[in-house]
Amino acid sequence: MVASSVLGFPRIGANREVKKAVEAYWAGKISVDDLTKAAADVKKASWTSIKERGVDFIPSGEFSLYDHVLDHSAAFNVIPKRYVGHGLSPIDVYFAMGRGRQADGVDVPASEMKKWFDSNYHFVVPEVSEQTEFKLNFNKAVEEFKEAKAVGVSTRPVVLGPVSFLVLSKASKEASAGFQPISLLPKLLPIYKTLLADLKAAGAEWVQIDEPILVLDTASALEKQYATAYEALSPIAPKIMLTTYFSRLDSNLSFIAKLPVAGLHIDLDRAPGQLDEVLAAVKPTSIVLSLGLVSGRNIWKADFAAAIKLGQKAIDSLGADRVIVATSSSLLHTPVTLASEKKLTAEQKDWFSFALEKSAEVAVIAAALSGSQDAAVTAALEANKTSIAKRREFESTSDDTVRKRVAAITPDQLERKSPFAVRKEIQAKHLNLPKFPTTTIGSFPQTKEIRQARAKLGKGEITTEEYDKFIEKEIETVVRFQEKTGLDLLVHGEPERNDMVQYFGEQLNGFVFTQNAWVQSYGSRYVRPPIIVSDVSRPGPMTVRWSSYAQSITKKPMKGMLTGPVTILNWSFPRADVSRELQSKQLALALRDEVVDLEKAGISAIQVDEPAIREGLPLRRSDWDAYLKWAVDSFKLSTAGVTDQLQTHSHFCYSDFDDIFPSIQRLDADVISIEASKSDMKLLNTFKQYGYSNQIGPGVYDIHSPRVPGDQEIKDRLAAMLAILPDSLLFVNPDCGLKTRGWTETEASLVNLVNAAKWARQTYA
Ligand code: MET
Ligand SMILES: [Zn+2]
Repeated sequence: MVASSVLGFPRIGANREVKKAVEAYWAGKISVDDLTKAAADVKKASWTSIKERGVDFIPSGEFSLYDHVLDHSAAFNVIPKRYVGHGLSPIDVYFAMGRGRQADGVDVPASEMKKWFDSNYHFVVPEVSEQTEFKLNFNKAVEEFKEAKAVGVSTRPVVLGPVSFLVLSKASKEASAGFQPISLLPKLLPIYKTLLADLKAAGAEWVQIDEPILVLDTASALEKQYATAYEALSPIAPKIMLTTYFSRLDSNLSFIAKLPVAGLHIDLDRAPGQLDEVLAAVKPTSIVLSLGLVSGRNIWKADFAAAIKLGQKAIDSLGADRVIVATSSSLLHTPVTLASEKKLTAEQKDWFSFALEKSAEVAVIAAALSGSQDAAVTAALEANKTSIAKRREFESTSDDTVRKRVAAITPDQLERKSPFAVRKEIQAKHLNLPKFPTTTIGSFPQTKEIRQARAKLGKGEITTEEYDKFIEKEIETVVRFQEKTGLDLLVHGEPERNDMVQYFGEQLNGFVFTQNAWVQSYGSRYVRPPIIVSDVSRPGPMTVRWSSYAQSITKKPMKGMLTGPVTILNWSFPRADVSRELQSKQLALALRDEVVDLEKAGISAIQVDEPAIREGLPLRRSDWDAYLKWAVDSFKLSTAGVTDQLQTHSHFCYSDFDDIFPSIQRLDADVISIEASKSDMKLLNTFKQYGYSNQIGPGVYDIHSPRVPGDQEIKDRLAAMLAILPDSLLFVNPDCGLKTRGWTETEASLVNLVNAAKWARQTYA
């Protein structure tokens, strides 16, 4: 018998119950007990519905009110000092670590968050040092195992493994120089021993231990640590399903296969090519192999025939009892259920599977592989065959014009007419900007009024004409404000955009949108990524009307504002039938036309934002070059269709450029703006070291907080920047868009920013 398994489930609840309860708790509207109850209801619903779909291994313990890594930190007593001693309850300490706390005289910032591997989920980074005293404050794995049992569901608890936990941690401020979190492994293992022994005593037969670090190149240096950890844990733990996801094991496989574990899970959605190697490595052992056949990262229906083929191969090698059919990763990265989508057409719905539908998929594939003759299974196999065939048929009606256009891309289309040095002169004359030009990253405060107007338009309470008038008035306010404040290169403020990706997706062919397909980004923040379903093209201009309106009411130059091809792709659910490269190039061509149209309409600077280019980096270094090649080419394709006098800008919300620097240089944007306010000035040395030669605006203040940067503070930053960067290259700007800010702090901050630029012009004349 082939068993089936789900590795983890979305936490939000089918109707966003958990998000609402968490936010209500923060607002002081409900008690801890109410919150616990809301969470318990959602967990119970998840467990029972996964069970009803016939899944054998059902996850528990991976649920979280904020973040599962934070749950481990709280449980292991990895609580930075700044959160202790304020008299907060444990749950409030927990939330303070996640999101900071500013109330009743307590003022502590949030812990650092980082992207969870190559996903758009963020985890809260644990902080450890030599002084860290691990202690098991509570055993969430046991508690939730019992909680599930009490509602009639027997689960396989999920725990983040000790090596991954430490590798994902950072050295706290108290740590001495050179301290490596992984050195704490001997101190941490006793905690895991207790945790796992308790789990076994509670009756858990298996435990899923996630060690996602095993798919990284860096894991090859951790062979010893892995051996130590699992030799210590396996004798006392339930049977261990060592779980990896998001990439392939590669050379790490040789030591992984020797670990004393009962099972190994591999991701065959991301890395189907590793199956043969893994089979060969585990065959001589008694390891049960869990095959991640149903994608935990995308929303397309699994192709049962293809999955069964891989499954059969594993069975032929290991026997059915040593094979499990599973989701490729936790389903945390997918929405809860298709049943909530009322606006998708029947045809579209037939293409997709969300978490609940995926749970049914693993069960059916496992049943089919077990040779089930059950009528329901046969029917499900037939239905899947039809759906997959229909989707293929739809794909074949792809847009020939777009495909041909991509195939005909020539290298010269990627290059500007003249090199930067020549363009810079021409642009200087044309734009006539002062030294140290001031500008912003695009968006201005998205006020309640703006959101209300959009909602009213959606409900038909106001007409398009009324809405458009409203947006024009907003733009005018933003333009007049910038003129009054003395900014040099203006923006229109992006009031018309609901979201920087959705706004473009809605105007392009090839996208569909959901009503309820929320995916966790961090804490209680969820996003609803658009889905790319077919070839992408642009039926008409998307932003020209707003940018040219903005330009028409001012003499100062107006910067056009677009989201880049790689960012649109990375923040959407991509198609699975064609490569990401093709999708990115199609998006690039659509944006190229927009850029050309903006120039024709009299816009003389255009910013194409690529904040997601870095997070799209593959997990394995050997895959980087191929990705960076098409990602950079896509950006260039979208921006290079203009004359020399058009100044192109690009924006990145991070500061980690060390390892992708040559690619940033190769973008050949005339100006880039980057996050630099939080990360001291170290990063600028990278730019100096590589000899970055185009213009650059390192953010002079952090827009993620309402705090107003002082005048002197900005001057000091500029001085520090000018100690490193040539003064002819420096732009002065905040470190990201202002859409999440209020007007009061925006106004005060930008006044100080303009003052500081004026000071710099005098000082560095
Ligand atoms: C996440 S990057 C945001 C860039 C965009 N132009 C804005 O200002 O909002
Ligand atoms: Zn940004």
